[in-house]
Amino acid sequence: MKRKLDANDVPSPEPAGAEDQEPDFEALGLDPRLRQALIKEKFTKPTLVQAKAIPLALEGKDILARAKTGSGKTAAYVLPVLQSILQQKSADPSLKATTGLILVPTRELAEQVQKVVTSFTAFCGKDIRSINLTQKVSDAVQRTMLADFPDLVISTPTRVLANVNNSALSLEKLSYLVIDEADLVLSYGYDEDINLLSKAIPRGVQTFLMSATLTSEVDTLKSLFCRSPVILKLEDKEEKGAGVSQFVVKCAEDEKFLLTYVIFKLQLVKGKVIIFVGDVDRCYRVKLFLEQFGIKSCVLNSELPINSRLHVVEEFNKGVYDIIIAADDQEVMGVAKPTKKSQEAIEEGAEDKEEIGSSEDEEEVQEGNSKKAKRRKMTNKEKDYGMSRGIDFQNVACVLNFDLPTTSKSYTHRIGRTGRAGKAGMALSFVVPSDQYGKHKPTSVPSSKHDEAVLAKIVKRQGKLGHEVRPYHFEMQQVDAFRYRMTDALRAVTRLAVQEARAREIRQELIKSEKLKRHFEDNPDELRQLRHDGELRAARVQPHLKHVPDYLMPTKGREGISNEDVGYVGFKKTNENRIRKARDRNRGKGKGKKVGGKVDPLKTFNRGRK
Ligand SMILES: Nc1ncnc2c1ncn2[C@@H]1O[C@H](COP(=O)(O)OP(=O)(O)OP(=O)(O)O)[C@@H](O)[C@H]1O
Repeated sequence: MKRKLDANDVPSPEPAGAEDQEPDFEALGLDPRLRQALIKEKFTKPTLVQAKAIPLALEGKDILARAKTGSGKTAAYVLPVLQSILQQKSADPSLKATTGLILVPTRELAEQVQKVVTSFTAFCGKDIRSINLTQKVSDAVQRTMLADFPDLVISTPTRVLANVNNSALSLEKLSYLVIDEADLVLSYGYDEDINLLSKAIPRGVQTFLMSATLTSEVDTLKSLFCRSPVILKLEDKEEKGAGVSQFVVKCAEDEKFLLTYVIFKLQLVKGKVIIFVGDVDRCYRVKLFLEQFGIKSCVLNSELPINSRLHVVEEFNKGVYDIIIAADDQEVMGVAKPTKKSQEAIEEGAEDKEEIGSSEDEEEVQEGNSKKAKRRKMTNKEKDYGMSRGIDFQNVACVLNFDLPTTSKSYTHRIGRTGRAGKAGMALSFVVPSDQYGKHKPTSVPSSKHDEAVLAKIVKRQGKLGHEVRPYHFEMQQVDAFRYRMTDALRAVTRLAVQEARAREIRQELIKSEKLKRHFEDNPDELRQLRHDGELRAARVQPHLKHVPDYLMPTKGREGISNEDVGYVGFKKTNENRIRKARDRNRGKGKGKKVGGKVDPLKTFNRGRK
């Protein structure tokens, strides 16, 4: 059975909101150089937020836009800013000043926005020069680059302020200010920097605040920077994209592993998958578990050096890996205490305070201190969170919430990693019922205790957005046939193996790290030591687990993929599954059912007990 690795497997309908009555890029009156870049990027029609925001922005209006994750907000502000800079340049070719500033909460996002700017300015020659201030270059180099008056600066608030304070950057001629992921900027603890920046930014600057959620933080930014902005609240319902089908599976902790194994080994999910887990150890536990079956994945978490994280996302987007395992809320939940080694790595890797993490601190379901948790601002340590916020993981067919997040807001952002730009996507979440919590080995992450309460909030929030979160029932009889293999594999993934894998990964990433290159050249013994450690196997490998014997396979053929089944592939039951046949004889067969009136995406797996 061949795994379908091609990201293009996920069909690409028109981008979200690309309706006939909406203008195309031509009608928006964009500069031909920008249009040429759009053609190169295969952007044929603007998404809804682009179609609404670009004309208003070109009229000079301040904009506060709320649009769902993956709806194309970046181009919605980058294009009008570039267009205006080009116009300014053609009116005054001698103009040398930084006129555009884009603020983002993390280095990852700064890098991502810089890439978008670079691609859109591919045909602008030297007419638009941009700089990403979060790049790791020496202060002297950065100063030199700024001395050349780049037209557009992309940065976190802290880096801009530092450069304004040391007079390397002048904001006097600023005309456009963008704050992307506006809801995050303040919750990342940039309050002071933002306040100081608001004094350095001249009055009358055209401002764009972009966010997937409108919060009190966005309101604060609005009053600081905007002059009666046009508020674009683009509800998900308005988006014409295929959207994300959302399913929830109630299961015990050990069944999470069992179902994950079944899903991947039998390729029930087709295309790229992000598995979200509750803490860093879980990343490695799940990775090692999948490795037992020869299933390759990569890991993304806050303790990896920033360059490694960017590299992992890049490789995932290029299709080098099909599965990424991401931990995004470990620090807020207070469950992952970094080891001494990993802490050292964090300190080595975390070059400046703003590079990582965020808090989805509202609606946290915590025992006893829910109110406190609600209003909690993050400490620097807690910023190791929200790894996935705003990151453009491309062509993700499925988000698997192996561990449910602690807030419905975090859930919204996680599932926003799939179904982007109008494509279809699927979110499958494991929920541990409270009576199952702590009953099965390995132990769940502590937050699972509150899964049901969080789920209730998720269902409510998604309901408000017009989305249904549907229950999904695997046929446990069928799945049970795989249980002993799961147990066998889990036995090899000991706590020690997990810790070793975690430490080993950091060691390897540190070796790769550009920053340490010179250090190792001067200290070759240290490098030898690290390399030697790196040869340790993280978990006992059991080659027999890599293959699923025929008698365990519930199918010989595959059913065709209907439009509704995009992102996942069902499989037929056959009479050749000896184990199931025997069980069926004893227990009697269930009848085929439909989920929520729709065809069951995982086909036969819902035919079991409820
Ligand atoms: N008009 C378009 N046509 C085709 N693809 C598009 C279009 N606009 C954006 N995209 C693609 O859609 C994806 C999501 O865009 P983008 O990252 O800007 O979304 P976003 O709304 O900022 O998401 P988030 O809130 O998660 O940051 C990107 O891969 C982008 O290249």
